[in-house]
Amino acid sequence: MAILRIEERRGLSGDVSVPGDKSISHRAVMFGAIAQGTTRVEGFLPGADCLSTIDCFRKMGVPIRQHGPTSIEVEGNGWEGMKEPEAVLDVGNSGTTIRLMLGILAGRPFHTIVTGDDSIARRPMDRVAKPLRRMGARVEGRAEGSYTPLSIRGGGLKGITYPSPVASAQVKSCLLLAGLQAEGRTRVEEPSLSRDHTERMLTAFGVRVNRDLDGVSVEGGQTLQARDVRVPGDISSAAFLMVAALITPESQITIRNVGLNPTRDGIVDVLREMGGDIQVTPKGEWCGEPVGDLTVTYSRLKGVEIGGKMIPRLIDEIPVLAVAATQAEGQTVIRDAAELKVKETDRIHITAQELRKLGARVEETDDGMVIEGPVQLTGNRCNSHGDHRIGMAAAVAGLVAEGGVTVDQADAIDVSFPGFEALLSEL
Ligand SMILES: O=C(O)C1=C[C@@H](OP(=O)(O)O)[C@@H](O)[C@H](O)C1
Ligand SMILES: C=C(OP(=O)(O)O)C(=O)O
Repeated sequence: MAILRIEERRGLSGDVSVPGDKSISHRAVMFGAIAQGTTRVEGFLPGADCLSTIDCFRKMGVPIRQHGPTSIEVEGNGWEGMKEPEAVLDVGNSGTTIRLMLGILAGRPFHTIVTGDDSIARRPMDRVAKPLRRMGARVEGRAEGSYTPLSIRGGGLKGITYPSPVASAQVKSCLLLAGLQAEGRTRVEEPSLSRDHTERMLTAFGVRVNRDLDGVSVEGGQTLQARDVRVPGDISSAAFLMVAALITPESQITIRNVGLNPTRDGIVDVLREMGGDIQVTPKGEWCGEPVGDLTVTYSRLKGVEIGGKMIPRLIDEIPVLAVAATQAEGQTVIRDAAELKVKETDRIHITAQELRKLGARVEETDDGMVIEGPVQLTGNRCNSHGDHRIGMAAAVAGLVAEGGVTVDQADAIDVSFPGFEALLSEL
C-alpha cells in the first residue's frame, strides 16, 4: 500500500493543468461504444475508474485502442455491436461505470454478471435496479438485487416516467440509456438538478433529449453518431489545488482548461462566498461543455452555510471543502448531503474522523457536518480508507499542518487523479 508524505508548505505557485474529467471520460467511452462509427477522445482520464470502463466494454467485444495515456479511439458498431461477455465484468471502484453500464445492458438481449471491489459491494444498486425492472429488465443480486454481484438479462424494455427520490446523475443517466432502447418515452424527474453531462453528450452524439423544468426525457429507438470528444480538466480534481492555494499562505496558482459546467461548478461559488480569490477566464466550449482557466490566490476565508440545490453541484468536493472550512473564520454548516454516506466510503464519517486526527473541530450530523475554524492543524497519520477523495483531502490538509501529514493507502488517489503527488510537489 502506497504512503504519501506531505510537508507543511508556503507559497504554492505554478501554471498547471489537471487530468481529464472523470464523468466525461466514462461517457465518452460508453457512448462511443454504442455509437455508429469511430469516436476519438483526447484528454481522456487514465485513472483506474475510467480504465475499468474501457475493460468492461472491451469484454463485450468493442474495439478500443489507446494511442497514449490520454488519447483513445472507440470503434462503435451501434447497439448491436455489443456482444454477450464470456467473463464477469469488473467495475473495480467505479460507481459511475456500474450504474451507467447497467442502463446500456438493460436493453441488450444477453446475460451479464457485473461486480466490483469491496467498496462497490457496499453501495446501493437498487436505486437503478428497481426502475430498470419496472422497464422490463431482469436484474438479480444480493439482498433482493440491491448489491453486487449483479446479474442482468436485458431486452424488451418499455419507457417509464420515474420520479427519482435522489438527485443522482448516475440514476438519471442509467435510465436515459435504457430509455433509448425502450418502446416509447422514458422520463426522469429529480428533486434537484444533478450533473447534466449525459444530456449534453447525447445531444452532441445526435440524440434528441428533451429537458424541461423538472425532468428530462428521451424517445426510444434512437441511435448515436460517433464524434470526436475533447475532455476538459476535471473540476473535482482542480478543487484540491484550489483549496491548497487558498489556505497555504503566499500562494497563487493558475489551473488551465477546467470544465466549468454549471451543474458542477458549485465549489467555485462556495469558495468565493467564503472569501476566496478565484478569477475565472472563460475559454469557450468543448463538445458542449464550458471550459475556462482558474487563477486562485491565498485568501482569508470565512465560514459558510450550504445545503439544498447547491449540494449536487459540489457533492464530490465536500471532503476538501471541509479542509478549507478548518482554516476559515467561524462556523461552516453543510446540510442535505446524506448522499455522502453511500460514496466510496461514508464521506461524512470518514472526513470528520480523519480531520479530527489533525486537531480539526468537526461534528458529524445526519446529513452533513459542522466545522469550527480557524484551527492550527497538527501533523499526524491519516488514512484514505481506499477513498481517493479522502486521501487527497488529507494531503491538502497536510500543507497547513504543523509537522505535515502522512497518508496511508494513498494508491487510491489513482482512481481519479493519477500524478497528484507529483503535481502538488511541483507547485
Ligand atoms: O454521473 C457521474 O459521473 C457521477 C455522479 C455523481 O454520483 P451520483 O449520481 O450517485 O450522485 C458523482 O458523485 C460521481 O462522482 C460521478
Ligand atoms: C463518487 C465518486 O465516483 P463513483 O460514484 O463513480 O465511484 C467520486 O468520484 O467521488
